[in-house]
Amino acid sequence: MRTSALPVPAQPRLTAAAIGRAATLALHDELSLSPKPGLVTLTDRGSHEDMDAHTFMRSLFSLRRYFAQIAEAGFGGAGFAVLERCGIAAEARMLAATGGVNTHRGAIFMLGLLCAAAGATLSEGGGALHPDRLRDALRRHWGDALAERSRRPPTLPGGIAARRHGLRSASEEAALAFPVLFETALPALTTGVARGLTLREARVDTLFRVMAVLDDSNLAHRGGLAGLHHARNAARGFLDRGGIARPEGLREAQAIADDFVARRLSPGGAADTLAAACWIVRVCPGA
Ligand SMILES: CC(C)(COP(=O)(O)OP(=O)(O)OC[C@H]1O[C@@H](n2cnc3c(N)ncnc32)[C@H](O[C@H]2O[C@H](COP(=O)(O)OP(=O)(O)OP(=O)(O)O)[C@@H](O)[C@H]2O)[C@@H]1O)[C@@H](O)C(=O)NCCC(=O)NCCS
Ligand SMILES: Nc1ncnc2[nH]cnc12
Repeated sequence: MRTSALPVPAQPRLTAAAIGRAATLALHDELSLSPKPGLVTLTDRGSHEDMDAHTFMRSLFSLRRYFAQIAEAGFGGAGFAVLERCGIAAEARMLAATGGVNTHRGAIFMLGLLCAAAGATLSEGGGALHPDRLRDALRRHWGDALAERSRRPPTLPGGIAARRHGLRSASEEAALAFPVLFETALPALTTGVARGLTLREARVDTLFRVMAVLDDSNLAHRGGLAGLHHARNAARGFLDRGGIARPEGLREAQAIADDFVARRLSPGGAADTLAAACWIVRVCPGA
């Protein structure tokens, strides 16, 4: 599917290509952030033996057209089946680029849906993108299909772990129009910057705020409920003590990262949710 400039009267700049570019940049915002407990950064493979920054960059490159394509599909009023085929094809390209390692499966799903919602919103006119309009578009266009999708028996490690432990999986989170993204991550990021944190500080605090509340199926897959609760408690304690913006903040965040590596914990779902919040800030002027 060729991406082209969308006829967007209200925001001439915002095209499917621009929406897609913002998604790629947001995934790099997440990858390049440090410290990030258990997660891969540009200099640290975290709790992962099978992937590092190069793996993620190869994965990012393999997705360079996907996000614009799915935004175009959303603009064209595509049904969920079309989006799903687009996502599954992207997953195959990701796995080919990473040698079979799952780097961005969750991001392909979550950011893919958000880019499709952005395309659908722009097709309806009405001026600049806004987080509320994105969430509304997700519900109106694909809410029923996502609810049905979330009831399918899980086949992936995360979804299986989520089902086993009674957690809200990624597809269940999507069926609810990403409550943790819109109600926790995005407000944390925007208020962090508004109160004078640097972008890095605001992103680190946002990651911890998401870790404190998200049913991250990667944590449950790797460490069971005990692992998920340990990660949540560590995040809550860090934030209760003032988060990153204090003299010992960076050192404490690094100590938590070392603890997660020792326990092989990796909050991949929180990483994707952070990336999605970075993407919303990039495409929604008034976010
Ligand atoms: C719809 C799918 C996401 C699968 O459905 P399911 O509900 O089973 O999803 P989960 O398994 O729960 O989560 C899938 C990935 O989503 C991220 N994630 C986890 N929890 C959440 C959450 N609560 N909210 C949002 N997102 C969440 C997470 O992805 C990231 O972590 C992965 C890397 O970590 P790692 O520990 O290495 O993972 P593994 O390799 O599995 O472990 P090891 O082998 O290393 O030990 C990486 O994927 C990150 O992105 C979850 O992994 C979806 O898969 C699907 O069906 N896709 C096809 C359709 C599609 O894409 N459509 C697009 C538009 S509709
Ligand atoms: N930086 C990262 N490290 C590990 N898993 C991830 N999933 C998404 N981003 C990730």
